[in-house]
Amino acid sequence: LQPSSVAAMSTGTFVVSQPLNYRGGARVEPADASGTEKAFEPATGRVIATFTCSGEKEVNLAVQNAKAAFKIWSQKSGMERCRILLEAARIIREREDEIATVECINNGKSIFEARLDIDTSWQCLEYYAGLAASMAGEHIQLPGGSFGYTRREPLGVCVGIGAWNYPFQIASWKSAPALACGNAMVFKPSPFTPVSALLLAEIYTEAGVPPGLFNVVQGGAATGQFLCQHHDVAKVSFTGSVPTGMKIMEMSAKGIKPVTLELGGKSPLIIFSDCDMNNAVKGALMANFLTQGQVCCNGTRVFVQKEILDKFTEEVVKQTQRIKIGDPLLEDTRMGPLINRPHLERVLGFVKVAKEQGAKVLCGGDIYVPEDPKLKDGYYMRPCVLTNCRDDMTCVKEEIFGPVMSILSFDTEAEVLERANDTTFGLAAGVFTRDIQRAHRVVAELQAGTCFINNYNVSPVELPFGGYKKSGFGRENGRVTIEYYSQLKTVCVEMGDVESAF
Ligand SMILES: NC(=O)c1ccc[n+]([C@@H]2O[C@H](COP(=O)([O-])OP(=O)(O)OC[C@H]3O[C@@H](n4cnc5c(N)ncnc54)[C@H](O)[C@@H]3O)[C@@H](O)[C@H]2O)c1
Ligand SMILES: NCCCC=O
Repeated sequence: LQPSSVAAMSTGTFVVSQPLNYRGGARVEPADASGTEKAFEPATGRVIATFTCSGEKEVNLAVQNAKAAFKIWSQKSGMERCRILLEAARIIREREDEIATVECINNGKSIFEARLDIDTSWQCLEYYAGLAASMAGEHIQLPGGSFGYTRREPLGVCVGIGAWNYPFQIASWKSAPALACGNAMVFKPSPFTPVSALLLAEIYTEAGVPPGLFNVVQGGAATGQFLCQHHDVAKVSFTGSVPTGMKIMEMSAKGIKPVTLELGGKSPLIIFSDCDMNNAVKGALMANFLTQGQVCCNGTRVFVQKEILDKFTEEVVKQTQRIKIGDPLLEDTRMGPLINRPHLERVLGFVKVAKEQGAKVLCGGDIYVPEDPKLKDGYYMRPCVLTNCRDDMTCVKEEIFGPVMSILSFDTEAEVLERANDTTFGLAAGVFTRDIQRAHRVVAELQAGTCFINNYNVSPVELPFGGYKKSGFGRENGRVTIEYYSQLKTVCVEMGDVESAF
């Protein structure tokens, strides 16, 4: 990996030869192995890295390094931590194109979108740098001049485990609040996207964090388990699927470790007939097709009020068919390949089942082969719009995690609310209407951790993000996340004599 030359790279050329573990402030080969993995360039199907998964010994070393760095970092003042995080944010901003290029190559999302992800990454570091300096406890007056106070203290070594859809953003959204609170972190990216977390690790080091404060271990479930079960790990923050989230919670429960779970979803997007049609159509595309539809909070159940169903559907299909699919590194591409071949086949399988269950495919839902011969082995599909959908269909009930929008019609507000909430997930929801009272009334009833009014899938880092129900708990971003990476100590101070009961 040659950072300076990455920005000038084209699809089909990038390979990683440097180690993909990071420990003690440097890239290292893992001390032991728990198997090997290959990372791909989804645009071409090429292998870009073959790497060793970290075994128990390597995980121990990473945690030990983090523990040592924690001793130094946790003693720094908020202002000192703030300065270093601001410097890291500045470097990310300066190297945005290079980081976005790596993200685009390893994940497949368009370069246009990858840059937006990197923006929300440095913004997150800036945001928590600002909060680091103002973290404080309370002073509480007690009778007789006695008093108490609270201290907000870090937890220790935190583990971050990430999904493959937002590799750099997830690593940033977990590490920024963790570090701001004075913790150290060991981060494990998804084995599908092992590359960009290393850039973040190098940037933290360059910005001045103590060596070992942010470490990266590589691997899948086995490596993740070593991390979650480690007795020196104080907290686990996980982003991924519901089934894995359940396992993470079980493992953490055995060590009474607090967990943050950012899990999957099947979110509703409700379009009322009084909406601004242009915005609603744009909102539906934003809710379904970013990152090839591989977005946890996507509003894939699009409920449209009957009066505007035909007009809305026609416009959504027209605009979906115009999405430029192809080489994700080209500036005008808006949809790249899916993450890998098995996932592409899984998504196509959902479309097949939808048809068998009576849905009508209005566009897409099939493999796309770009004209450029170097892309012929990539994992492309055309974005799909389904209609004639019913609430009991598989495509409406399950998280597809691909570019497949299901359109459903509804009559009344009460009816749509009941149907929108009829899911075990609760990550996000959206509503488009010009009636502002209805908008607030509806979001108050929606069982979802993040609700959008007249927009969808925007991610300001000032706002907390996270789920209800099986979509998880805990939050990322916003002021509240400080509470998930710190603990409160109460100090009770006696100013008089002890009144003993004995
Ligand atoms: N709510 C959010 O913020 C959010 C964001 C992105 C993705 N997601 C969800 O993530 C899912 C897609 O990501 P994925 O396929 O990478 O999820 P996944 O659950 O398969 O894997 C996520 C991570 O967990 C690790 N892992 C797997 N088994 C483990 C185990 N037993 N112990 C410890 N770690 C283990 C994986 O290696 C990976 O790093 C979707 O469901 C999506 O909705 C949620
Ligand atoms: N852009 C934030 C949402 C990540 C979910 O997959």
